[in-house]
Formats: sequence, structure tokens, C-alpha cells
Amino acid sequence: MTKQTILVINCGSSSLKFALIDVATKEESLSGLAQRLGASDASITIKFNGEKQTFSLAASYNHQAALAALIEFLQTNSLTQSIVAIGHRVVHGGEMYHQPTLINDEVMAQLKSLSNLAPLHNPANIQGIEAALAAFADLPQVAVFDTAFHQTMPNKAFLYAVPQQLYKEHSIRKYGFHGTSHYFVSREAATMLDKDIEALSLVTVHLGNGCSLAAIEAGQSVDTSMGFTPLAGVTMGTRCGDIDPGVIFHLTTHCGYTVEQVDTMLNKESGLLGLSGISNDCRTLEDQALEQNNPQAKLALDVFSFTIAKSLAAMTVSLSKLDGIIFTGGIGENSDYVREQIVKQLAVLGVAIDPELNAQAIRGKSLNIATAPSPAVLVVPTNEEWVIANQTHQLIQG
Ligand SMILES: Nc1ncnc2c1ncn2[C@@H]1O[C@H](COP(=O)(O)OP(=O)(O)O)[C@@H](O)[C@H]1O
Ligand SMILES: CC(=O)OP(=O)(O)O
Ligand SMILES: [Mg+2]
Repeated sequence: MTKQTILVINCGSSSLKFALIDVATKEESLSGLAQRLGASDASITIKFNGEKQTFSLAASYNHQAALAALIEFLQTNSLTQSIVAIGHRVVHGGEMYHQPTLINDEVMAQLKSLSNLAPLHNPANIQGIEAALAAFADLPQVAVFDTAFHQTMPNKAFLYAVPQQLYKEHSIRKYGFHGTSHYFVSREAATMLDKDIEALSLVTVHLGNGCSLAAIEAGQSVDTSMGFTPLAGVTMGTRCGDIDPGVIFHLTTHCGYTVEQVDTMLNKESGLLGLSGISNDCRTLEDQALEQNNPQAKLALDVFSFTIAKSLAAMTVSLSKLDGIIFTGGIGENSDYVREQIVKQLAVLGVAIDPELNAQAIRGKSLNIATAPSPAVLVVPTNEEWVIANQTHQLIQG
């Protein structure tokens, strides 16, 4: 079988994930993560040939430095020759981009113009594309959008109740994000449940640094919790999620804050970090709440779980029935505590889980943790990189 290796670059809000995926064999020959570990520490971990290697990066972490280290590793290990294309995660596609798109100068200019719609993400995505264009000028580069999967939402779900001209003239509407993840785990769920995706009504719950839920009816996204930007919806690591827009007017008009200060506060200093005053990292907060009895950490996790449970119940309004709930993302895949806190607030929907199965569902294990007659509650590791590799490959094949 001919090798069809795609390099996938997923520049996130605070880390960079990457993978070399052969779409013909489904083999992931290399994968890894680059991230800032603390105020004075940053590293890149590369898993290659079954072995994990970690290299330090300059403490002033940025995606360019991480990508330079990745590209050097690929060159040193003679891995560049096999790559046929590069797939990039791009978070916001605006009204213009619904399908995987071959990147050229015009597309780059348009992507840059979308940066202010996803300030934590699109600028980072563009850094990844620019580094890859410089290193692999002759290879096709494809943008795969987080927003694409949610294009099937009906207008009652994506329109805001504001004057119509805001949608018509300024494209103000709900877009939704994490689309590749919601798509991937819903298909994995169909396989696990041994059902056709067309026959299923699901709520997917992606809980990572960014968190969003989607209502998926017959395989299509019909509602989602994020909005015009990835700031909306449930409580997140550093983002506030839904908030009365009146708070922004009040802070800027009466409390002396500039618009930029409020923007930074709501995107980078809120969520679990803002509420706890300790950390945006769920592991740290669980340790503080459960081992150290820290009330602020407990409160942050309570607000987090409550907003997710409420949003999950809201998602069911768009479904004809509820066959299953799927937890994914770093928190959804690993935190039995958060899953338990969410599910115990969903008794009215008949949702119940087995505590022992819940405790077993960690570190990449796919498991149905529900107890009959509850709808299925699945823990499914996401794989955004696999979806991006596949869609990139399909596009370059024509
Ligand atoms: N074992 C664990 N228990 C609880 N939370 C975890 C665990 N492992 C990872 N997480 C949390 O997952 C989150 C990061 O999720 P991830 O999906 O990797 O992020 P990103 O959105 O950047 O891709 C962090 O809040 C981290 O604390
Ligand atoms: C859209 C979004 O929130 O992405 P991430 O989870 O990577 O921050
Ligand atoms: Mg993520």
C-alpha cells in the first residue's frame, strides 16, 4: 500500500499538538505536544517509534519555537520525504469557510481577517501555517475548520435575537467550535453502540481548555453551546462562558475598565482560573478541592459542572430522544470527579452511571459507564488530528 502521510498541526490556545498520520494504514508514526509548563519552563514531547522524547524549549514559549523544534526533529529523522500534505486546524472559518480549504495567499489574507473572532486561536493557527509554509513550500497545505461541522444547525439555533442587519451585514451569528472533535466522537460512539449514526440522538461534551457541547441528531450538529466566538457557553479553563452582556457595559461605562481590559479578563483570567484564584488546570483544582479541602477550588469545580449539566439539558431540546452522552477532551476523558458531578445533576433525564466504571474510564480508554436503563454515557478519547488528516487527504486526492 502506498504511504499517504499527512503532517497535522493543531496550534491551540495554550499548546501545540501534532501528528504524522498515514491515512492509508491509519498508522500514527509520530505524535506529540508542546506546551508551557510553568513560568520558567516549556517543553516539546515527541512520541516516535513507540518511544517518548522530551526536549526543553525556551521558557518564553511560542508556537514558532515549538514548530522549529518539530521540523528539526522531522528533518533529523528523515521523516520529511514521506509527507504528502499538511493539515492545519483553524478554529474560526467565519461565514466564508465551511469545507477543508487549500491554503493560498488569498485564503491566508482572509484567515488573518478572521483573527479577531477567535483571538486565542486563529492567530496561533496562522503561526502554524506560516511556519509550515516556510519549511514545506512545495507541499499542499489545507485548513480544516472547527466551525465546519456546525454548519448544519437550523437558523433557530444559530441566530441571535438581535436586529437582522447584524447577521446580514456583519455575519453576527452562532458558529460553534470543536467541530472535528464532536464529529469524531459521535462516529466512535455509533461504533461502540453498534448502531448506525443516522439512528442516534447524542449530546457530545468536549471538556478541554476550551469546553463545548453539541446536540447531534442523525449525525448532524443541530445545536452547540459556543457562539460567535469560543468565549460563549459553559465555564472553561480561563474563559467565562455565557455572561450577561450588560456586565461588559457596566464595567466599561461605570467601573473604569477599557474594552481591552475586559476582553483580556473574560478570555484569559476568568473560568476555573478566575473563580478559584488558583489555576485553570482541572488536575490542580481537583487536588486542591479533594485533598486540601480548598473551598475556592471546590466552588470553581461546582460552577463548572453546574453550567455543563445545564447546557447538556438545553441540548436535549434539539433532539428527538436521548440515546447517549459522550464525554471527551482532557477533562472529559480523565476526570471521573467532573463526570460524576455533571451526571448527578441529570437525574431528571434518567441519566445514571456506575461509579466503578466511571473510575476506570481514564487515559485513552473508551467505555460505556452508564447503568441500565439510563441513556448510554460514553467516555471516548477524541482525535482531532485523525479527522484533519483524513479531510486533508480527501481534498488533495480531489
Ligand atoms: N487526569 C486528569 N484529571 C483531570 N483533568 C485532567 C486530567 N488530565 C488532563 N486534564 C485536564 O484537561 C485539560 C486540558 O485538556 P486538553 O483537551 O488536553 O486541552 P486543549 O483544549 O488545550 O487541547 C486541563 O484542564 C487538564 O487539567
Ligand atoms: C475552540 C476552542 O476552545 O479550542 P481549545 O479547546 O483548543 O482552546
Ligand atoms: Mg482542545
